[in-house]
Amino acid sequence: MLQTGAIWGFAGMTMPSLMVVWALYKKYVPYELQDYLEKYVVQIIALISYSVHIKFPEYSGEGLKKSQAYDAILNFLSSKSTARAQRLKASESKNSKSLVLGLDDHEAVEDVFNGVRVKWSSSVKKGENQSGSNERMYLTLSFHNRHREMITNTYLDHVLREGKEIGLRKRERKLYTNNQSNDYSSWSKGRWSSVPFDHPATFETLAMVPEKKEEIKKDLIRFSKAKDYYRKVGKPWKRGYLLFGPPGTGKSTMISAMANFLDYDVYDLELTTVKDNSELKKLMLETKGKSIFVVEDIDCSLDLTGQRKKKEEDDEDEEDEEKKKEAEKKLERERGERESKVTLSGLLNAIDGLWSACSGEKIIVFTTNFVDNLDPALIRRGRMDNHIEMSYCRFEAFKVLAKNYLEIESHDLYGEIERLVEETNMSTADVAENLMPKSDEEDADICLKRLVKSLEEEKVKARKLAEEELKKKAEREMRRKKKKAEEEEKKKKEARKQKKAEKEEKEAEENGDASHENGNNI
Ligand SMILES: Nc1ncnc2c1ncn2[C@@H]1O[C@H](COP(=O)(O)OP(=O)(O)OP(=O)(O)O)[C@@H](O)[C@H]1O
Ligand SMILES: [Mg+2]
Repeated sequence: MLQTGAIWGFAGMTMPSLMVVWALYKKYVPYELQDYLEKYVVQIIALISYSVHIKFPEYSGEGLKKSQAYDAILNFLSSKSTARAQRLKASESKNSKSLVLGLDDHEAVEDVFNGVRVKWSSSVKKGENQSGSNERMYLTLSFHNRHREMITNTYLDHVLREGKEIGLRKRERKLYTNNQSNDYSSWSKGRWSSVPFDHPATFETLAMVPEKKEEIKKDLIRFSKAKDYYRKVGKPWKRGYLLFGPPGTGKSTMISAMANFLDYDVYDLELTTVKDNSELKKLMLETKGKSIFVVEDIDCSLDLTGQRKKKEEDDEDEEDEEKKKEAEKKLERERGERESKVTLSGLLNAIDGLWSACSGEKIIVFTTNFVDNLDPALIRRGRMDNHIEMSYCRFEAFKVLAKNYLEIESHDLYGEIERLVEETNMSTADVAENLMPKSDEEDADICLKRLVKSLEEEKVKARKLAEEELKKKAEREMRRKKKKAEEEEKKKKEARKQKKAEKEEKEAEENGDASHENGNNI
């Protein structure tokens, strides 16, 4: 060990002179001869030092595709290079937010794994082909022959795994949306388009009951760390969430918070633009791991409500029936315009396909305003494992909003607000809007007073609405009773009529018989 250290120390001292020789060699010795010489020099060095070298080119394969292993190794080495290498190369990351430092060309860095010392060095090879000169980058791993088995079996796995994880953490996260089915038939675009995902929502800013929030966070953490557990119980590493609740209660915000919490990409599927079931399946299968697959307002995207509607209709009176039919016709027209032929069974199949065919962890989220309208098959556990209700803003949620928007944790108006939010159904979005200062002059006091006023107005409105609803219900009930009484009266009338007719018929028959007998007697 001491000997190796001494050799490398010596190499460090003579590095500048070696570099000059290297530069001269690269400049004046022809490429073909360089290749030839390097091959033999490497072989001679290997013979003397018993060292083994593994080369990882930047581009490999027939079409010279960028090697994923090369990228993973670069990621793995980047922190070690920053800490230990003398010459670094800086490049801009894709999102231009920071510089990425890596090994410079012809630079080396050491790594120690399980007590074994290895060396990584980077090299660049200049070459010429018909399309001009080009540069090819390589990374070379060198280690002593006696560690060959451990390095090739364990160390390389470790490097690639770690490198991939670093790459995922560093990557710019994306929000994918599906292209119109007709668009990608031209092959110019893929099935998905993406933009950088940069939503600021987090669980800290999400307004909901803290215990519920903690529960969801724990569930997500348990899921993201449960690779081995899922494998052990024979389940694909996926989890489904159903978020339901009235508009503006934070369902979409929750999805962004989840993505930020887990560091996942988001695939936002617009189901109405998907041509048919087979397109849907292909779209789902083209998603990558570490992502959240979202279908918003699932009840509006598909006709999942047929059976239930029928049942409800039976209970309604004629007037409501007409309204419903009109609404259905409208929905039908809209669906026709969208030309989507995705069916419920298609969606179920696609989800099950996604569950079984895609590698990597994945979360699927459906949101809806009307959970009762969804088909039970769609939301059964196993498909949608966790059902989360996002309710109207209550006091606990209000406190989170007040802290976020006004940076306060208590106020004289809190008591009144607590009473009002518990009595009123105001969406979190509306409460947040009231709390947001509209100018620099507006302080917490003004914003809270505005909220109190809105809540009171909302309460009056809700009371009026409830009264109207009661009145309507009573009127409906009256109409129903009247109709029933009329129908019964009609039935009775008809029965009486029928009876009378039967009586008359009988009498006529009897009269007829009597006159016949009289005739015979004559
Ligand atoms: N629970 C919440 N916590 C923090 N902000 C919220 C919450 N709910 C709503 N908001 C605010 O209201 C806005 C609208 O909320 P969001 O889009 O998440 O509602 P939604 O439940 O998805 O509504 P819809 O059913 O109409 O899609 C958000 O941009 C956010 O500012
Ligand atoms: Mg939403």
